[in-house]
Amino acid sequence: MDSILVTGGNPLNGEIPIAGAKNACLTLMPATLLSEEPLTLTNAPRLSDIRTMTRLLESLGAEVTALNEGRVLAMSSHGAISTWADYDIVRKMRASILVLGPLLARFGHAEVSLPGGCSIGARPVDLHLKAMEALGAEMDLRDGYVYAKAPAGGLKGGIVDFPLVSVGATENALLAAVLAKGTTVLKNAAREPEIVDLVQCLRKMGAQIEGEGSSEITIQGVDRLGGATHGVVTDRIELGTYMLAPAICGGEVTCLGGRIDLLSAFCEKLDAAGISVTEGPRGLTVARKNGRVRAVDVVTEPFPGFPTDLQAQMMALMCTAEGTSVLEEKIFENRFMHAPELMRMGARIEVQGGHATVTGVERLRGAPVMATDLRASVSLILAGLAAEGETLVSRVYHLDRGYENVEQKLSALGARIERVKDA
Ligand SMILES: CC(=O)N[C@H]1[C@@H](OP(=O)(O)OP(=O)(O)OC[C@H]2O[C@@H](n3ccc(=O)[nH]c3=O)[C@H](O)[C@@H]2O)O[C@H](CO)[C@@H](O)[C@@H]1O
Ligand SMILES: C=C(OP(=O)(O)O)C(=O)O
Repeated sequence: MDSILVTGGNPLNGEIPIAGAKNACLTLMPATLLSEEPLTLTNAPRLSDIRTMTRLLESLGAEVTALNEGRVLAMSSHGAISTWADYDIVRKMRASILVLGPLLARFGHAEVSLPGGCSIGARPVDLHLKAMEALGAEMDLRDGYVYAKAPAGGLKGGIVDFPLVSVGATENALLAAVLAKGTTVLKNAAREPEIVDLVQCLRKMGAQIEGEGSSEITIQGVDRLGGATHGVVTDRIELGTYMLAPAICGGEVTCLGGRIDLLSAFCEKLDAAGISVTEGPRGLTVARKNGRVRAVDVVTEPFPGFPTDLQAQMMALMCTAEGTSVLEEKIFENRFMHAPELMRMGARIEVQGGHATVTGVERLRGAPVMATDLRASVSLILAGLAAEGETLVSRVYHLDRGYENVEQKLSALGARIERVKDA
């Protein structure tokens, strides 16, 4: 397993390109299963999660061709498609469960292994299953697999009232309801930009959907969907991560393609911490000219609230802030695994249940640390960039799921960072 070696202390300056969103691309790719005609995605990120979804779609019989060094994914599901999504692939990634909705909608049944993913909480899939039931499907859970069967004549539109906001369950419900007979209403739906992106793509394929970006989405099922070409929305989590780099290290960085509307709650917190964020035609420019940042409290919430996927990185910033901040994690019950690692670098953090209290110190010190999940990995890299001396972040395979060329991108800003290959 590779490690990343960071030597801290350099301010960061320059421009950094932001890729297409992992979490949007992972929900757009299964949409190819809904149609015989080709679906082409542009602005795709080059990540191991995308390769895992590619393998999963190929195992089902879809064709996925990566063009332009992986930036373009040309997909087609016109041949014989299998409805069996095998444990060996599905276990690698949470988003694999998103093949359930399209397979069930188009073929009337699906057999999908229960997924894996970052171990940041229990992460059940009950809401996904309930959504399929609301569309008339019979669901059975056996031997680690979900066996789903649509009624004779296919899925039927229905009301899906989510008891809590789930990004994945909203996506799966959308991917199923587009081919159901009649009208489906999703209540308490997720409002994330990735949902809006999925709806925009499905609409290009011929789906009839209204209300994306609000908590009620209405879908009028259609008999068939066609092909489309769609550009993946900017990765707001990669964007927020790299916005934090100059915030932590000092300097001025423009994140190309960044927009405030993707991250308004996060930008408000940066402003309160004393970091300047300005939006221009090419992206967002972030600057911390001098002095320590101020401590701010953060509560993670579904969009448009502060994203849970930026909580670990924000904690890294708060470690050297002036004052004490409380970070409350309301989405996942086990998402503070970066805290003990940051403490190895001299951070003062106390975790109690869903709250982490961080008292800022003047300076972190480099240390060997271990990455436990995707966003935890990158928070340790950010902390290492600000720390005195060397930080060796081990087990970075999580990082490669969500960040492409992290060493090259940060080096171009003046960071001292390199990958250490496992012997
Ligand atoms: C691939 C992808 O897009 N991943 C993102 C997606 O994950 P994911 O779609 O898995 O996250 P959800 O929005 O579904 O999870 C929100 C909460 O609902 C719970 N829940 C979810 C489904 C369910 O059937 N039952 C249930 O109880 C979860 O355990 C969690 O506590 O949204 C999360 C929340 O913004 C992000 O952190 C992930 O990066
Ligand atoms: C938690 C994440 O990913 P996943 O849902 O795929 O585990 C993430 O992107 O931060």
